Amino acid sequence: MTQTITLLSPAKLNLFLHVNGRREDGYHELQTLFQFLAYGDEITLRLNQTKEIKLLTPVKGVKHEDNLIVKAAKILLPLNKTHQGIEISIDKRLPMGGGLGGGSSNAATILLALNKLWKINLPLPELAKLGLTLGADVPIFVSGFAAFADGVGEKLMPASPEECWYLVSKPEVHISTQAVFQSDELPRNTPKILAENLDTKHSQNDCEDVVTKHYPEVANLLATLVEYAPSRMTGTGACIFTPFNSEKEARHIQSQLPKDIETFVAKGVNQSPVHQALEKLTQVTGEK
Ligand SMILES: C[C@](O)(CO)[C@H](O)COP(=O)(O)OP(=O)(O)OC[C@H]1O[C@@H](n2ccc(N)nc2=O)[C@H](O)[C@@H]1O
Ligand SMILES: Nc1ncnc2c1ncn2[C@@H]1O[C@H](COP(=O)(O)OP(=O)(O)OP(=O)(O)O)[C@@H](O)[C@H]1O
Repeated sequence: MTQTITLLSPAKLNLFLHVNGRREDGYHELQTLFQFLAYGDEITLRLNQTKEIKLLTPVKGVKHEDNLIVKAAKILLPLNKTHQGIEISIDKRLPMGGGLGGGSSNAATILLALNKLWKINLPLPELAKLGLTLGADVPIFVSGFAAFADGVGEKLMPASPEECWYLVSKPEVHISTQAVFQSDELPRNTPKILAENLDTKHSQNDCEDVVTKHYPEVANLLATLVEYAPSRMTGTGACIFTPFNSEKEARHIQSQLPKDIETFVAKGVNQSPVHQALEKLTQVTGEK
């Protein structure tokens, strides 16, 4: 098996996010449409002979033992069928607390890669179940296809939203997912829709009003962006995505925005780049 692999750990967008209710354990029943972006963090994994998990590049503000990369690797360590440990490094590009699911994506990328490198070969649904213990967004990244999600985000039905280009903009605020879900002002009564009645035009992000009310930075940026194209918040914020038919249009609007706003342009994709890369690796090495 190849000793070193580098994978793109992608961002996700919630093309809509409906909050349908609150469960007894405090978690919320959601319906959402997930799509990936061909943009994310770059994670490099290198097998070594130490039997240990080493993270060579700490993530700013995250303690080693709290890092979802380390937590994901620790879950699979007891199942390791080789005598090899792993060295991991990450080039972090996704803003944290942006609603782009960067931490969950990193966890899923590690689960998928080590499942292969350590010859564990768990089926994806089992890997997704392990991932759910790390975060509600991990299963979508493990499954690897765009999906309409129900439950807390773990019941996934494949979907094929249009793969347009997105301008993603990050207001200068960090929003806690937990704080948004705990807010008394969050509406929690959007009726459930059936997967066959998916309609992104008549949908919304139920977290948007409470976030824009408390964070003028998000409200102002959203107001600017809707002048160009329909724009919406992803997850519990703070990032806002604006769809375009072409990269050129997205880059043109990007160039019009004030320079102090963090932005990137990326294509929406319905298959995760991690799965594509790992499949290619299997084809090249012939190993499963
Ligand atoms: C908002 C979304 O990003 C939409 O995709 C996800 O639902 C959140 O996924 P996540 O960041 O992986 O969330 P977790 O780390 O599992 O949960 C963070 C906190 O958000 C709240 N939470 C999360 C998901 C959910 N369905 N209901 C909740 O109430 C819980 O208080 C939890 O303590
Ligand atoms: N490898 C990691 N990368 C990023 N965040 C991590 C990582 N490991 C742990 N975390 C913690 O997870 C928190 C959420 O990070 P993440 O980037 O997933 O946020 P998010 O994009 O807002 O997610 P969501 O879509 O769930 O709202 C961070 O504030 C950080 O404390």
